[in-house]
Amino acid sequence: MPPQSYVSHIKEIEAFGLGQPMHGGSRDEAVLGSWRRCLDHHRLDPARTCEAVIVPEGQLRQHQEESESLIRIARSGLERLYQQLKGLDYVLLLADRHGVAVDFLGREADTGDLRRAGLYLGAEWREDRAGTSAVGACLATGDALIVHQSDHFDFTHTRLSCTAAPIYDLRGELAAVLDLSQLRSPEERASQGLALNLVVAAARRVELANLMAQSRRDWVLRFSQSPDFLDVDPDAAIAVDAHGRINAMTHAGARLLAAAARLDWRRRHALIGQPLERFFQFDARHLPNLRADRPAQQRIVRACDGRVLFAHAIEPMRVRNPASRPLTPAPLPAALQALSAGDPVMDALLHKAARLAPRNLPILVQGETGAGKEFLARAIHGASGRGGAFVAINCAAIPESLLESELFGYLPGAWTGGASKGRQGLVEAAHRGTLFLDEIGDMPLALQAKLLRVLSESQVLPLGAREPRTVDIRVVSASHRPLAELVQSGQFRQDLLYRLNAAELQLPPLRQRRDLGGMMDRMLADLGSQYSLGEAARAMLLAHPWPGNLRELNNVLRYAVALCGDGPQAGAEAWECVIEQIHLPDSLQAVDVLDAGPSVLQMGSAAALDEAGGAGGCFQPGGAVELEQLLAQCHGNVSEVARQLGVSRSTVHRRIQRLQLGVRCARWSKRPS
Ligand SMILES: Nc1ncnc2c1ncn2[C@@H]1O[C@H](COP(=O)(O)OP(=O)(O)OP(=O)(O)O)[C@@H](O)[C@H]1O
Repeated sequence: MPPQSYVSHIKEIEAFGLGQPMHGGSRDEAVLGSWRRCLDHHRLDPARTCEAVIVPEGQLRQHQEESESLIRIARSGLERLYQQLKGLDYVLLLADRHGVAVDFLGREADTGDLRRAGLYLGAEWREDRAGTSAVGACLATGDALIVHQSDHFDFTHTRLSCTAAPIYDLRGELAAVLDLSQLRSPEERASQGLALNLVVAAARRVELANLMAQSRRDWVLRFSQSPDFLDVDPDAAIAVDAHGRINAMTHAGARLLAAAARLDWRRRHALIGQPLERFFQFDARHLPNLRADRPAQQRIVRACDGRVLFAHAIEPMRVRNPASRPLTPAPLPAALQALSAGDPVMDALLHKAARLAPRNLPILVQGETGAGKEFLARAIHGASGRGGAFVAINCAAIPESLLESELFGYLPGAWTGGASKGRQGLVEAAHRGTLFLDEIGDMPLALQAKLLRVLSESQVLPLGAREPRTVDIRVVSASHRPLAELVQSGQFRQDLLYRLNAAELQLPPLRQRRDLGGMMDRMLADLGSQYSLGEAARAMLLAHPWPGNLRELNNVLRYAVALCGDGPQAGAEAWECVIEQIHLPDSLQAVDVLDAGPSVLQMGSAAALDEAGGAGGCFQPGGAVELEQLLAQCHGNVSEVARQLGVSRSTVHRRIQRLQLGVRCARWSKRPS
């Protein structure tokens, strides 16, 4: 496409925005998609141009700290690629998931030009800030693309040619973007086709190197469509833990798994933690057969969608002597260790939290209500080594009119209704400690702007004060609502989100945790060592979906303990109390163990079956009619019904309650016997 003047560039974008037919050659769909987002979503004006933004030094350091291990791993791949392209005047940028360039390789002689053009360390290429660019659009879609010259939305950047590919982390989240750009490039867009292939291949190798470095204790399974490239340059890789479950994957690995199980690769939670057999007609016990000591042609696996691949299994490294000990992850600080009873997703999250804890990076914890966000924030504070206090504030619980004074404090007489001596705000109270902002998504927009200023400048201005006070705080925030969606709907400031989530920790809901049983035991032990769970009660708890997560579990256990026993009799030395189904709240009785599927039945819980109504079939789930008839026959005599069914009275009562037969039951019982 020939170079465009400022006017024709604006006209073309405006015409596109109005849905008019495009003239002068076709634009790539990915570019048009980005233009559409810039116009409709980010509300950018193509007529307003803006020089490239380079973030201040301190902010850049924060971004680099966050991506430290990725930069280290990507470096050698970047250098190799840069060498391959030497003489072609390409610049290589590694941008983090916020669109900030955290690593850069380019000709020193061009530094001035490159900095002005934004092809430099610290350049910020997010779509909402800089319009269509390769980095910004790649972050928005997760796909590789070329943004060539006038493909850029902002006319300022239309002399650049940029090509970018995404780098995903081991759990399938977009972690960074690798960008290959030229200040001066041929007019033809097709000239960048090679750059696209190179950058995609380099991103794939970075992901692979990352997986190899971080999965040393797992089996690593690498795949290729060709036996010749299998051992030297595989297409995809996954890591499999000792139980044969998927623990990590490269992006190509995620796509391979998703295709095999006919899932959307974006549903990464449906991939991690799943058994290998879900995706391949292959038993994890046979992984040793795929080691490199056999010819590549013989190492064949068949995916569940019928695809045949060559595979190379690399066995976990063993700690043979004390010198190789660093391979074992450092033990978790006690505060964090208490939060998991062996769930692999939780364990990975806690190891990440342990590494982040001592750094002064803002952390955003996301998760369903009651999933333990505040518990995690407290544990991070406990492991941070920060001497100040942990100060928590629930932004949703405090009226909007009071939130500002609560957070920032006020001087005497600053507002009517305030304490006469004034009051220190929570931000200051968290000086040298941790400020936990719970339900941050509910913070009013006006206050978001003020909080942003506090975080950017590390200074707080109490109401009525003239001089700001310097504070050293670590912010951990939490929300059960996805903040990215609140940004999209204009309820949350994007710049604040970027400030708050230098690192994001996503807590899994309890129903997805594999340590539910262990957590139940731990929480029960905290309530008293004398309590234990009977088999039927345990089966019922395991079958419950726990919409209220750990909070609900805690409440249920407290309730059960309260109902279970009144404590030791006088003179008794030790006593034990087994929690049975009868001690569980009625709301839980709605979970039918027979309905709960094989996971509970496999536990061999005969007692659970009996409690649910007997396995003999006379008291089937959903048997309202039969129960009603029997109750009518027995004139509402529950003991008689229970005797005839061979189950306990409480089971019948629960079933009456569940099937809402109570009113009719009362009527039958009035009949003369
Ligand atoms: N690791 C844990 N061990 C024991 N109990 C826990 C744990 N995590 C959470 N709980 C229980 O769940 C309750 C809720 O935890 P927390 O307040 O951390 O959840 P949350 O995700 O912040 O909830 P919300 O979204 O409602 O603010 C706690 O009061 C505690 O009873």
